[in-house]
Amino acid sequence: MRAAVLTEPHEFRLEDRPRPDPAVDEVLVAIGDVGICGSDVHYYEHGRIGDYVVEEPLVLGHEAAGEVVAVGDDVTSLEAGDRVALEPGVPCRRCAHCKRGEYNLCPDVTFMATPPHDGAFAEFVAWPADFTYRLPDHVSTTEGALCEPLSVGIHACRRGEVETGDTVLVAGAGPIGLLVLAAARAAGATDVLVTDVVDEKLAFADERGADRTVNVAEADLEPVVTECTDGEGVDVVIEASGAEPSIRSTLDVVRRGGVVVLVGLASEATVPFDVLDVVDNELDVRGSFRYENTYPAAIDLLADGAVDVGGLVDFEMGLDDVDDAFQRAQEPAVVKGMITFE
Ligand SMILES: NC(=O)c1ccc[n+]([C@@H]2O[C@H](COP(=O)([O-])OP(=O)(O)OC[C@H]3O[C@@H](n4cnc5c(N)ncnc54)[C@H](O)[C@@H]3O)[C@@H](O)[C@H]2O)c1
Ligand SMILES: C[C@@H](O)[C@H](N)C(=O)O
Repeated sequence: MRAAVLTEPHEFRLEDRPRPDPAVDEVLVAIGDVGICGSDVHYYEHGRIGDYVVEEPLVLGHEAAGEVVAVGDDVTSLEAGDRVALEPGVPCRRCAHCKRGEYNLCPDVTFMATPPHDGAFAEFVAWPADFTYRLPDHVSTTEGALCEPLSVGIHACRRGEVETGDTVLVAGAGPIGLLVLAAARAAGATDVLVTDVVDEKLAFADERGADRTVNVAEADLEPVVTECTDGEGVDVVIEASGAEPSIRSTLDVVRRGGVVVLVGLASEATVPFDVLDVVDNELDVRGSFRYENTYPAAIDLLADGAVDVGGLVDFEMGLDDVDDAFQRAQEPAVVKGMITFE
């Protein structure tokens, strides 16, 4: 089978590799669509993300869906021909975090396309059946692949305890911010404000149901929030840009007693935070890391039409054009690129 392997920064090699055999509890999936995530681009550009360093050739891609072509002897939940989405992180199932159900915090997780674990820019992947989810007939494998970033959005909203009637500010209108917007709407948020520094991204957020968009490179956010919330501040801020000024501004726009959820990864490890603001206003500042138990919800939201990911994908390219696809994925106005397999 063919696989696109990152051998060093900016260098993909198309390799012919043996097709994997599914273990007894695994399914073999012929990959149909794989999204290009910002983290894939980061590995491509820099060969590392923090402590995760690409030391051996690595297959990227973790937003994957396709069709089951074979099942291991013990698998009863899926069969050949099922179209499926693959949850890319498989935890150890034994540690205290796994036992508590917070398996996204498992220190021994095998996460696709995170060194040293290969990802899904390959024709076939063998994957545990219980982290592989059947797609209803009317949900495409493109949508199945987008269950991954949608899961990040769902988890962030769960962390923020977004409720019916809430006013939510989503900072950053990249794929994650846009899918936080969708998940917040599905959770019942009635007013969603979205910020970015790129007008095209904000126009897209507008089309996708944002009540108000603010280009924070051109306008002050605080007066807009004051106007929209009668001076109270928003109930929940979900920071999905990772930009330091945006992270800092979260405390200025959340209401007293509100929640700030940090999803974006700041390039600087430390960002000054006003502790008095947090204490005096009794703010909950929470991290949100990947997701747990979100794939069934993501698939249901897509199947019911409660979340529409149509239009999120700017381009689709084949494995042969993986280099071009990674160049294009870095254009500021591009939201999502997809590698597709015939
Ligand atoms: N916590 C997690 O589990 C998790 C999972 C996936 C991604 N992430 C992180 O979430 C962030 C968003 O991911 P993405 O793929 O959408 O990234 P992206 O780079 O595509 O989108 C970020 C958006 O933020 C905008 N932006 C830049 N400066 C801004 C500012 N000051 N205010 C508001 N918006 C600003 C950019 O124009 C862009 O549209 C990244 O930091 C990524 O690393 C975290
Ligand atoms: C969660 C996933 O989308 C993210 N890019 C990660 O590798 O953690």
